[in-house]
Amino acid sequence: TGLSRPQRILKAVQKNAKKGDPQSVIAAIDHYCRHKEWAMNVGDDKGLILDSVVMEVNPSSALELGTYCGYSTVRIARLLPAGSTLITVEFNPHCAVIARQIIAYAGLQDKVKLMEGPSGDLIPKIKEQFGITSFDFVFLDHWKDRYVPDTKLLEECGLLRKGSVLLADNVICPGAPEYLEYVRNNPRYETRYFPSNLEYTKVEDGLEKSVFLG
Ligand SMILES: Nc1ncnc2c1ncn2CCCCCNC(=O)c1cc(-c2ccc(F)cc2)cc(O)c1O
Ligand SMILES: [Mg+2]
Repeated sequence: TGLSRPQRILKAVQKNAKKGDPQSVIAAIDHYCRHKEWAMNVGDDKGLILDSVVMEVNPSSALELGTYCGYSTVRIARLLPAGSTLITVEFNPHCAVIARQIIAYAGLQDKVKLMEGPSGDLIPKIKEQFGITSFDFVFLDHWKDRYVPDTKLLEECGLLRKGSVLLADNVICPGAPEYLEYVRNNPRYETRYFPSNLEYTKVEDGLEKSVFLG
């Protein structure tokens, strides 16, 4: 039945991007997904907000929940200072295979560690496996009904510290109402909504940035 959508995205990168050039990988995916076929990357509009928050935090340790094809993984990793690590967690093995190739094509494999499996199982293993004490930055982009349980899990595992920044995709579309309720009514978070649009469309969506106060 031919190639999968992630495989078609990888092909577009291999055809149109320059090896070792993350910006050209980002541009190739955005062009393909805007003009050929939609895909659930954070995209170029919300991507600019993601970039600005990553640059503001300048994280030494970062976590991404929901890798998909690695588009936001490349966006984040390309901005990380030398010696920093981005851990990205992907549930779907086929997506993980494609994401590894796209991350490597961008030349960012030394900054990125991809873990395969459900976030709820893997988060408790991160400290021991990678010797990470806490995350400076977390990008939530996986199952929207996992945003709250995984945020609570990060708190319980001691993976958040005073000042850790959480940035959540899709809080409007498809929507993460319980998550918005959780961070907006929780004295332990300072939270702010960044309006934008659903990737490659005119549909309203946005990112919620929440600072953990410890
Ligand atoms: N480590 C882990 N643990 C648990 N689940 C895990 C996981 N790793 C992956 N997953 C499983 C996530 C599957 C993808 C999540 N993202 C989404 O579902 C998503 C959907 C849309 C969308 C919007 C409008 C539409 F009409 C249709 C779709 C847009 C987005 O930007 C999205 O991020
Ligand atoms: Mg998303």
